[in-house]
Amino acid sequence: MTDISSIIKLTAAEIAAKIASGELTAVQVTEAHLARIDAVDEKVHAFLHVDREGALAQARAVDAKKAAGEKLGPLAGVPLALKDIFTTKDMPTTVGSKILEGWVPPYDATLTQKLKAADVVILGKTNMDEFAMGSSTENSAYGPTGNPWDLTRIPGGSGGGSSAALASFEAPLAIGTDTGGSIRQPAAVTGTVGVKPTYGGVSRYGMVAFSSSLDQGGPCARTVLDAALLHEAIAGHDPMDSTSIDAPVPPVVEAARNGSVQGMRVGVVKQFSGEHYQAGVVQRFNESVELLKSLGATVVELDCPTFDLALSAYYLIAPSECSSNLARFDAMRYGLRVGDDGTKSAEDVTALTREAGFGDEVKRRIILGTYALSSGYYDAYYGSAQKVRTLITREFEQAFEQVDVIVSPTTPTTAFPIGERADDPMAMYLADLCTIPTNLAGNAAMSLPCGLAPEDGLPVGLQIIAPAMKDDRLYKVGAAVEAAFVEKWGHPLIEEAPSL
Ligand SMILES: NC(=O)C[C@H](N)C(=O)O
Repeated sequence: MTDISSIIKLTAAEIAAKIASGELTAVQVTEAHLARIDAVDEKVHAFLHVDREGALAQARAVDAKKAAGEKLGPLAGVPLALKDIFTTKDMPTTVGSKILEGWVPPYDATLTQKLKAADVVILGKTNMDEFAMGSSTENSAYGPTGNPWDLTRIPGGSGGGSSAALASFEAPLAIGTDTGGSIRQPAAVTGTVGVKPTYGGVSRYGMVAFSSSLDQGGPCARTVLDAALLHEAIAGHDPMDSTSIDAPVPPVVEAARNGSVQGMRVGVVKQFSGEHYQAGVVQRFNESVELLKSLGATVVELDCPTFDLALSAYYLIAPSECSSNLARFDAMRYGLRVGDDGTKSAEDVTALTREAGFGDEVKRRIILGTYALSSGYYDAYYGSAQKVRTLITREFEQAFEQVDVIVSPTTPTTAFPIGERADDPMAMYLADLCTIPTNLAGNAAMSLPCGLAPEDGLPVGLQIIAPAMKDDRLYKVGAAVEAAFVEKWGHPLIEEAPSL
């Protein structure tokens, strides 16, 4: 099997096994994916930067290890698409923003270092909403990404480049970050798998900060097992990140290999339904709940009234933290510098640079956050939002006394057309209605495909939520659901994706 079309369809686990057995070389696998990128990425625009030479060098190193008889790791030689929010010392890191155009960081993020140590082949950096603010990837300063299922539609956001790279078979693995849903919502609308690990489970060192108490990097893949393998490779305590959890990584790979919901209590939250939900999404979700019952789970109805306030709380907390974090882009240290002609003050240069370098959504959030934190408003806005956050966390704790996991649709609708919500921030924010509560509480959550919506034939995501540091439950349930769907459909959902 050396033809491109067969190689790009392999899962990460299959690729690693074939490289380890000598059936394929890492260079063959890398070349096949680079050829696929050459063939389709002009249309998809998943990548902002492709590191052809770096990827091939890494692949050659894996092949040399194999030739020398060294033991290869579980993802050695597997190509990966890295969200352009993680620092890479040998590639630019733009975060989808003009303000960092051309910036090559002086260091690798911990996650980047871990990928390299695992001999993963980093193909390049993927497109994203500027500073991870958005749900469609339209807020990228470098133009939108298309959804491989229908290029006129959004691939989700902010990590739309990563999800599109998976769905277009440009990479079998990708990395995302999830502040309010940026891993899970793109996974849902592209028919792929995305996991937001427990907050603190994957290091944030070298991950450009948006909202530090919410941001969490995590794995994206086309199968539950592949996501678990990647999860294990990137997770773990990091002394460079003060919020990193100093505890063993939950046994995610073992769970993914032993999928089961037998005897499990699964919660369905009343608040994850209502007027904003598309009929076909609700239908596929209800079928998934029936499937869980047929596989041996008990379904428990839950009432979590403060979840209705999650979106409002998020849009105070995240912009507040963003207004503080993005203050570092002052034209003095790195990145863009506008108007420095020797006649202007440092303040003017900073103002001109931020005016030119940030897009509308980023400016909107900086203004919102600065207002919410300002004297006289702090208690009314930021303070109240933090109280709501505590209540949501408590409601989750109470819910997890009754159930092992919670399920919901990942996002209320399927992929919407590019441009449809671009001028309506509130409509855009609704895409994260079901994902945000988890970020506020710091729990772990997964999105995996549960079918196509009958009205438009586009993928629907099932969200599974587990308590903090019980990430393995996501994989146990996810693997069982995935196996049942494959049996029902006769193949993984991604095979329904129209070829580009
Ligand atoms: N960053 C995220 O998780 C995305 C979320 N839609 C936001 O715009 O904040």
